[in-house]
Amino acid sequence: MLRASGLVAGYERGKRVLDGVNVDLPRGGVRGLAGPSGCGKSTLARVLALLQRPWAGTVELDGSPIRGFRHAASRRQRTAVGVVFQQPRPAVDPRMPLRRVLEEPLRASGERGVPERVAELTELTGLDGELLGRFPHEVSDGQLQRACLARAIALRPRYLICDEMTGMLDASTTAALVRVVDEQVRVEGTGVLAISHDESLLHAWAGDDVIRL
Ligand SMILES: Nc1ncnc2c1ncn2[C@@H]1O[C@H](COP(=O)(O)OP(=O)(O)OP(=O)(O)O)[C@@H](O)[C@H]1O
Repeated sequence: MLRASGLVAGYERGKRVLDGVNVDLPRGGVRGLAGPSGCGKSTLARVLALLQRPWAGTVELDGSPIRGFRHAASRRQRTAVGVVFQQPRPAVDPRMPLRRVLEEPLRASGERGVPERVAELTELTGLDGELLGRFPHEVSDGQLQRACLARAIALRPRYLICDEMTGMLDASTTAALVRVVDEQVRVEGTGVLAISHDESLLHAWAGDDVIRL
């Protein structure tokens, strides 16, 4: 379980974006998180992905409290939670060809069989292998988002936060990426938090398991 309790977070002193938020994310399923624009969904995503330190409250990963966020989190804890954001372009280094985008987490964690895993991820996410040599500006948003999803699942995270992951994509790419994530739930037992302001998408994806912020 990835569990946040009593989260308080924000950016400017005295302005709370999250004010006492509680979220539980079990393994092996998709839970939806809905809420209007600006209510703090992305802020919550960043805290749960250990990328932002909350002002107060706790995050627990499989029963262990998180003590450090960002670089202060242990590699084991950081790699346990994957995240995909709405916009793929700011999420990648423009100087890296897609192959390196996929390789980076694998190399940083000292994984063996990197080329084989990259080939597997390419296949899994429906990313055309010929695109691996291209730079981000040479591919479409949908193709780049496939690469970002491949990178996010490269280390088989126990939890995956999809923050408006398909917000910029057409219906067929949306359906394809949702299928990839569902497959992770089935095969790896991943616990997924699907965040969107689009309640019908969440309902189609997570059924009645949708919480509201
Ligand atoms: N880096 C930042 N610095 C200052 N304020 C920020 C920053 N990021 C977000 N905010 C503010 O925090 C509030 C919540 O933003 P957040 O992006 O978490 O909401 P959201 O629910 O994800 O919105 P959306 O659905 O529009 O993406 C907003 O008022 C926003 O302006």
